[in-house]
Amino acid sequence: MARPFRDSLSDACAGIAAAIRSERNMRIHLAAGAAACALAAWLGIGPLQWAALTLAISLVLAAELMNTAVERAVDLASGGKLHPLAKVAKDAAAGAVLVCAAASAVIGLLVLGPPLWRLLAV
Ligand SMILES: Nc1ncnc2c1ncn2[C@@H]1O[C@H](COP(=O)(O)OP(=O)(O)OP(=O)(O)O)[C@@H](O)[C@H]1O
Repeated sequence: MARPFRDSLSDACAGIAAAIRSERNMRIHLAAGAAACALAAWLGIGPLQWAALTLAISLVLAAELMNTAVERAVDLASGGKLHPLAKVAKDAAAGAVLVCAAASAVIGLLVLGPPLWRLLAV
């Protein structure tokens, strides 16, 4: 029988909380996202720009959560022993975070750069 939706939601929130507690990079991404949101609110960007920013921030956080999941699963499967396949899996997961973070940085620059420039140029 399917579990109640609120149990699934609670487990998902517990997974996010555990990743925030254990992963320094997750906390860095969260802080960067919060800073971008504060700057966006100060600049008064429009709804479409907010949509792009929200997607960009969510993409990085979701990638970091998947990276954490891969790390834990690989650690479990490898039993703490070094293995070339464990390295490939972890490096690929870390690479996915890097790709998302780079794309998000570009989106952040495109969304926040022009209004910030206009404000500072006045
Ligand atoms: N079992 C293993 N076998 C081989 N290489 C490994 C193994 N575990 C980790 N590594 C290597 O060490 C790197 C760091 O792995 P670790 O599990 O410490 O992640 P982390 O320091 O939390 O990394 P991230 O900064 O991506 O969150 C991996 O990307 C991989 O290159």
